[in-house]
Amino acid sequence: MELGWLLWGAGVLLLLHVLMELSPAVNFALRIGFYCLLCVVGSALAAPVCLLVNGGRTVKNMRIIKTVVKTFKYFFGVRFEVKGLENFEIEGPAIIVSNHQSILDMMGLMEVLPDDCVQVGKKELMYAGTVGLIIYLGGVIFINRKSTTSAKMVMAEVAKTMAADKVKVWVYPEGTRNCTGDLLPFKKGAFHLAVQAQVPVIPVVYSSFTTFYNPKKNLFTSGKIKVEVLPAIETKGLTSGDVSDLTDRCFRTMRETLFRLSGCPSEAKDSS
Ligand SMILES: CCCCCCCCCCCCCCC(=O)SCCNC(=O)CCNC(=O)[C@H](O)C(C)(C)COP(=O)(O)OP(=O)(O)OC[C@H]1O[C@@H](n2cnc3c(N)ncnc32)[C@H](O)[C@@H]1OP(=O)(O)O
Ligand SMILES: CCCCCCCC/C=C\CCCCCCCC(=O)OC[C@@H](O)COP(=O)(O)O
Repeated sequence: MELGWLLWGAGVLLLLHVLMELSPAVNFALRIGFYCLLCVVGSALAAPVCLLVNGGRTVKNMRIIKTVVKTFKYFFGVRFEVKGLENFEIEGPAIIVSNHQSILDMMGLMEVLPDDCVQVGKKELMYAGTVGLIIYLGGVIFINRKSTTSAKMVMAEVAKTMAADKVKVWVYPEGTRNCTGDLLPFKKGAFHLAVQAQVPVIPVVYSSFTTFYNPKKNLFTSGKIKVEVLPAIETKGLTSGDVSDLTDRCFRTMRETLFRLSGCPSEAKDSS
């Protein structure tokens, strides 16, 4: 009986191996599926720990979530090379902005996430089962991207409370995932928030994933991600009239850094 089960198990594993070798699409789907499974199982394990240790929804839970997510990279052979972490050593609140390429970004986020830092996320994530629960418990600020008025109201409330709560807020200013090796134009919410709260903006740039991860080509292998935390940009004294300039300045700095970290030839920068 046991031998029968063993043979079945071995057969299934062999079949998966052959399918993965034969079909990049199957390989990609299995690896992404496994990543999602890790997120679901990791969240289910972390949620009770968060509730027992911290009692409910609080940014302190991010430490627990970070500990869990930081183990994921070993399953996929993803390595991080991080520079500039000292630029996070700012007393009190700040807005952190970074590029957003994929759901895999959660590994890069947790690799460098400073203490007392919450993220701004789309409200749909709240309904992603155990992942939604853990994101809620971690204190993520949910916005409705379908309603500019509602999103702006939430951000304005955050601007009022972030100084008192002494939290840093992590925003993906592209507003959606983009795995093209370039940046999408930045939305201005993060920069309005920084100016309204009169707190610095800290840009964080992750090198392009395209050499090892590309959903259009069913590519997902091991790879190295370079991360650079850039020096803070002060906003003291800036007003709403300066938001566009601040946004452009961050965009240009981050785009240059993205190309440099990704080893992108200079023609690519000039062509778009
Ligand atoms: C085991 C573990 C499992 C895993 C656990 C992981 C845990 C961590 C979870 C992390 C979650 C991460 C989730 C990531 C995301 O969901 S990214 C998507 C959501 N985020 C964003 O969209 C942020 C960026 N977007 C913005 O900042 C937008 O500006 C927004 C505020 C959302 C509004 O967008 P939109 O409706 O598209 O409007 P515009 O951007 O076009 O703006 C319209 C005009 O309004 C002005 N504006 C914008 N914001 C403000 C503001 N706060 N105050 C005043 N005015 C504002 C803006 O300038 C435009 O006017 P002008 O054109 O400039 O005149
Ligand atoms: C009962 C319902 C059950 C639902 C189960 C859903 C299970 C989901 C499982 C794994 C998902 C892992 C996701 C990790 C968190 C990723 C955060 C993220 O990267 O969100 C994308 C968002 O920034 C932008 O979204 P779009 O690019 O605009 O789209």
